[in-house]
Amino acid sequence: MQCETIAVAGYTSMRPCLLTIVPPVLLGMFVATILIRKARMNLPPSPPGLPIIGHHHLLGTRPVRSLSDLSRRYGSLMFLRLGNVPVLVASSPAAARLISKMRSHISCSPTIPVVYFEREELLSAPPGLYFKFHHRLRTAELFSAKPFHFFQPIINDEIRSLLQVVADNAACVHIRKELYDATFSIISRIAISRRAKDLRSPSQSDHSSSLQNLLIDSIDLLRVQNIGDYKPCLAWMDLQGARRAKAISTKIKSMWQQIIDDRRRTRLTRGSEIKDSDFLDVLLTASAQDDLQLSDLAIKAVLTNMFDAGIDSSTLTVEWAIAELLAHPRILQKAQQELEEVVGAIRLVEESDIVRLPYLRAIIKETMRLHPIAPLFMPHTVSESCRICGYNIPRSTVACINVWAMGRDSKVWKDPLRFYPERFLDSNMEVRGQDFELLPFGSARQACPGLAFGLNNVHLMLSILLNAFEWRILGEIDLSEKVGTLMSLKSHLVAKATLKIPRCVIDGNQSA
Ligand code: HEM
Repeated sequence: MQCETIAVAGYTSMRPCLLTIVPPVLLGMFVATILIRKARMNLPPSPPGLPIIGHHHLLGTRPVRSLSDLSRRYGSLMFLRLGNVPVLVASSPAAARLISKMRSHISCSPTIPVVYFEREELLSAPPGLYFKFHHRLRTAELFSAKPFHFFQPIINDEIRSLLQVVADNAACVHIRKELYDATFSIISRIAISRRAKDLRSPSQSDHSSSLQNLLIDSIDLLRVQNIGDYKPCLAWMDLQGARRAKAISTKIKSMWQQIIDDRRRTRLTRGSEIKDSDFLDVLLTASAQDDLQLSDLAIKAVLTNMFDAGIDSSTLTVEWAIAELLAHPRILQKAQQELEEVVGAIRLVEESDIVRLPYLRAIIKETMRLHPIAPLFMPHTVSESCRICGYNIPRSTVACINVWAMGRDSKVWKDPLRFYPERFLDSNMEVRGQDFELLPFGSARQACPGLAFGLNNVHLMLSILLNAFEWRILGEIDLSEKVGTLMSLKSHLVAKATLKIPRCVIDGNQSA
């Protein structure tokens, strides 16, 4: 009994001692194991993470800004773990160059698939062919910069309609909505030779009456960041709406199939001397070429991608530019003065005028520097392990380039937060992917295939709107950002427009 008591007493006196020693020892062993593993793995620098969630908690509600702050402490090439997913973030021109080089040399696939297409459906071709296809797109007659006049009548026509809508609703213009409708129409006519209003007209068959709505829904889904991508264990919660995306995907695929089948029939009747007249024609010609062998599924994915990637990007860029101009009346006035001198009030701006509008081009560059619509680009997953700058990059790492941070880096830009287009007037810096300080379209082989078209569009839309109207903000100007996969103004811009050229000019009836 006594013995028992001593034993119990002994145990009791040992317990606090063990309780204080064991957890720190275990924690120390855990940290040491991680550090040793990390040292062996030789990964780029990274902040301390937590078990299971990794660095997810460090991202907060504004991930792009948090990544930018972290990179100031841990370097411009930084390694993170978001849940199970290894992520490499570049935040300086030099680091961006390294990642671009890596993306060009080893196969990478977009991390965010066109939401409703499985990744393997995106292009059912091996990565080499994916690059080949992109190269073909960029050099295709329809997409290269040179024969751009091919599309110009369509673009002019739709921009004229945009001006008429603005003039008719001048007291209160919902800028994003009007730009969005115009861009949708342009892309839809270029892609499949149909107007947006034909895609939703009740007189059309059911499939075309809702294709526009489905594409709009699909773009909405792209705007949301999907937590399931980074924490697969939470994917079941379906926070992004993957189930809804799947349903939309099925409908979109069947609608595209009808459009593709119709076109194949028309092409047969057109005979062997077919000249590609729109983007679908380019894709169908490519699908018939032995070296590409695009499946129908790939054609559908590429068409959807074109709508998703092309519409928001141009719309949001022009909306940002107008918002900055309304916040900076001196710059707005200077841009309008340039337009008055080069174009005047008796005609609309034409594509050929853009080269003579250096200040307007500087405004677009400055907008893209401060407000890149894809602030982390399209993250790509590295398919094999590799080395960058002496660091090991494991297979399946998601590689991102934080262009938002690069545009605001005081080591790169003087007074980086100031909207100051003049900084580009005496500079040769371009946005086409050669200058890594300014990369709104990406670079190298994975850069935006719609670059020439998108750039032309944003220049033309902005210049025509500035030359045709005086603009005044309704309410307070709010330049806060809303970040998803794309970065937009948090509040849609609403402004009052006053026509400053004769109405007959925008109606296309100068003699009236
Ligand atoms: C101001 C306009 C635009 C901007 C700023 C822009 C920017 C971008 C960026 C940053 C990327 C990702 C590049 C990367 O990850 O390296 C991208 C991809 C893409 N863009 Fe654009 N873009 C614009 C207009 C357009 C237009 C008008 C189209 C088509 C009509 C288009 C089609 C695409 C496509 C299909 C991709 C995906 C490429 C892929 O799958 O890897 N873009 N764009």
